[in-house]
Amino acid sequence: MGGRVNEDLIKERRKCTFDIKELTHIIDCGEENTIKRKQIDNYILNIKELWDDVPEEYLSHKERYENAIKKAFIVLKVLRQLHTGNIQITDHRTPTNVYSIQDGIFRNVNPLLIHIGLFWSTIAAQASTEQQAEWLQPDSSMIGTYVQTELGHGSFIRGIETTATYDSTTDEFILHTPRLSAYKWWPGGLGNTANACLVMAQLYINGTCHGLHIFLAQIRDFDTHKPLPGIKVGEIGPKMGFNTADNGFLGFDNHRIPRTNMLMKNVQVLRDGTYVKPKHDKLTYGSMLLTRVTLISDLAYQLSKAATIAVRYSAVRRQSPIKSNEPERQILDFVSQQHKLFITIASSHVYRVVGLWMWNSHKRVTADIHEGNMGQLPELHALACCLKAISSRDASALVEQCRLACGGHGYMMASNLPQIYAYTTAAVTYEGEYTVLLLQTARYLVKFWRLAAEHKPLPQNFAYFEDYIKKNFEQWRNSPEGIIEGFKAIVAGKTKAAYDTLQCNLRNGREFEEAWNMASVQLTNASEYSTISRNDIEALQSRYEELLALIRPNAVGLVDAFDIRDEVLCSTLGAYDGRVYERMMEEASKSPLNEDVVNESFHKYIRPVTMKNKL
Ligand SMILES: CC/C=C\C/C=C\C/C=C\C/C=C\CCC(=O)SCCNC(=O)CCNC(=O)[C@H](O)C(C)(C)COP(=O)(O)OP(=O)(O)OC[C@H]1O[C@@H](n2cnc3c(N)ncnc32)[C@H](O)[C@@H]1OP(=O)(O)O
Ligand SMILES: Cc1cc2nc3c(=O)[nH]c(=O)nc-3n(C[C@H](O)[C@H](O)[C@H](O)COP(=O)(O)OP(=O)(O)OC[C@H]3O[C@@H](n4cnc5c(N)ncnc54)[C@H](O)[C@@H]3O)c2cc1C
Repeated sequence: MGGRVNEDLIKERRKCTFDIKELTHIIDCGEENTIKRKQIDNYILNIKELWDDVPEEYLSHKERYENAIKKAFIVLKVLRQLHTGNIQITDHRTPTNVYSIQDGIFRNVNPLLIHIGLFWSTIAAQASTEQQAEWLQPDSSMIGTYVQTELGHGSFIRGIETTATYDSTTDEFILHTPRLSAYKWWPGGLGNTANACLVMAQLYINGTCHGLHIFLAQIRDFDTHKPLPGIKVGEIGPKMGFNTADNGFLGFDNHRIPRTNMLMKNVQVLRDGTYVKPKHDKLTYGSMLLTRVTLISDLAYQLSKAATIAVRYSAVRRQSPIKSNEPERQILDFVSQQHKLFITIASSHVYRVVGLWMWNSHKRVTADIHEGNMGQLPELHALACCLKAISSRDASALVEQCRLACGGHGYMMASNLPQIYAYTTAAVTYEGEYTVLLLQTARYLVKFWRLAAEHKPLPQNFAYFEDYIKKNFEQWRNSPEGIIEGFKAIVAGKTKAAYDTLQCNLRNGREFEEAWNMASVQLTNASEYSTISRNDIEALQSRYEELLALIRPNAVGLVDAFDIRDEVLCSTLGAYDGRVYERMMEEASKSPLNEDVVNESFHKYIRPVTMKNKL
């Protein structure tokens, strides 16, 4: 769409007091990454076949998938070309990868997301060198997915019922789905797209269960794509979002795979059925750990999209004067609106920085694990669980806040805010449900509280538990250091309260698991523990309002610095030029209901009723 940029946005950009490009480079971790990102953006966004004539909301469930799969394979080809050209596209240190652009291309989700994001990365992390040499071929026929969750079990994966039984006479595993609740259910791309998958199943050798292990299984013929004998596979139906991802179900009827299809980097089953244990029980859960880490950055990016849309719209939208004799004001001038939006911008930066830090920590800990040192794994797991849970919950709440901040127009699919919300809120559940993950972190904290309570030595990271017990916390100070101290007090107080409840339940004769369940609200909820006083809260509130006023002239600059192209934002409300009403009218004209001046339903159903008395 050509035409002038909205006057209010022009003024906002003039008001900005910082160098927008400099912030973009900081977000990208360096100017060279910005340049690279823009090159990839240009390259991919110029592929004409990736753009729709009809907005995808008007397509049927089947058409939507077919359209997405067409694009997915164009993108896959580009990915392979970029890899061949040695362009690093999978490093989550920066948004310099094609994943962010995919948001624009699919306006939803790539049906190959799990193939790219989980299938290959799990093989790379958990298959032996020989297996990798065989499976990780650039021209591989395998389109895979990650098949873990079952109809009956998602959170409690030890309860998974699919079995892999070793048959030493044929040197094979027999994959089997013993009952309905054991059907695999949910994996992305499983419904129609994948011809292979990584299956999480209980390993049985000579009648002994060795717990969960991962197996590579072909499920469809590479040539005809028909399900192999003994495989029942299909798609699970429409969802709140993710509708281009053909999430599927899968059942095995004594399906045989070679022994060498178990992922054997960390654990092995030998030809004679000997089981060689892993160095750490939970290395099999490594893909979940990695995905939780990468999700933090992805959610930060979703927040930056929502903030960009809502802030630009709020600069363009005028509604009601503040003083009665004045013209109508930009809704961005209302302090309550600033409160809704600026926190989204800030949260995006927070999770971007934390996501990057976690990504680097993951790299470091993985390198240690390769050297046989598992010491840092529990802390990384506890952090990843908590941060994935909190970032997804915050992101979905803030995206929804941005949508509401756009009033009625935010309810339009063409604003793209409903789609961003549907995408973001799914992350609260998948890859470890919110409460379940918080309880994993609580388990870790309680362990160290027990040490503190018993006056045993604590690692440096938990020294503040001891400070709390000795009442060494300083009075609240309104400064970054003071805020960190405040958070430490909250964590210590919360952990103590939960621990005390746990101990009390145990003293009352409860078994540990039951006592844990009874304390679980305290284990997950924030508590009142703080060194902050009522006066401090009032001071903080007025400081906060001062900061809102300080940010106000820079609001548009701050979201421009996210540097998200219109083709990726896909929003009538958030485009760079701010021509909101023109875009809305243009989008409305695409509605199939506007194709005929009089829809045929009028003659069939309306006219016979409305004209009845007049005939
Ligand atoms: C394309 C790129 C861009 C972006 C991102 C990429 C891709 C993803 C994008 C979208 C994703 C879309 C779909 C998502 C796919 C999925 O959802 S896959 C399925 C995910 N499922 C889950 O996450 C299940 C959640 N449940 C669990 O993880 C476990 O059941 C549990 C951890 C809750 C409990 O496990 P248990 O075996 O029962 O363990 P426990 O008895 O509670 O604890 C035992 C000890 O083990 C430690 N531990 C648990 N997990 C880990 C781990 N991952 N790593 C290290 N350690 C772990 C735990 O701390 C306990 O330790 P103790 O010392 O206290 O005993
Ligand atoms: C969009 C989407 C994509 C997905 N993609 C995949 C995929 O590619 N591959 C795959 O294998 N899976 C996938 N999943 C499945 C996903 O990982 C699971 O849905 C998720 O792990 C939650 O498990 P659940 O559905 O069993 O929830 P449940 O565990 O049944 O949760 C229901 C409620 O019970 C509570 N609860 C459960 N256990 C406890 C406990 N111990 N203590 C306290 N409360 C508890 C939860 O907090 C929640 O409130 C996907 C899911 C979605 C929504």
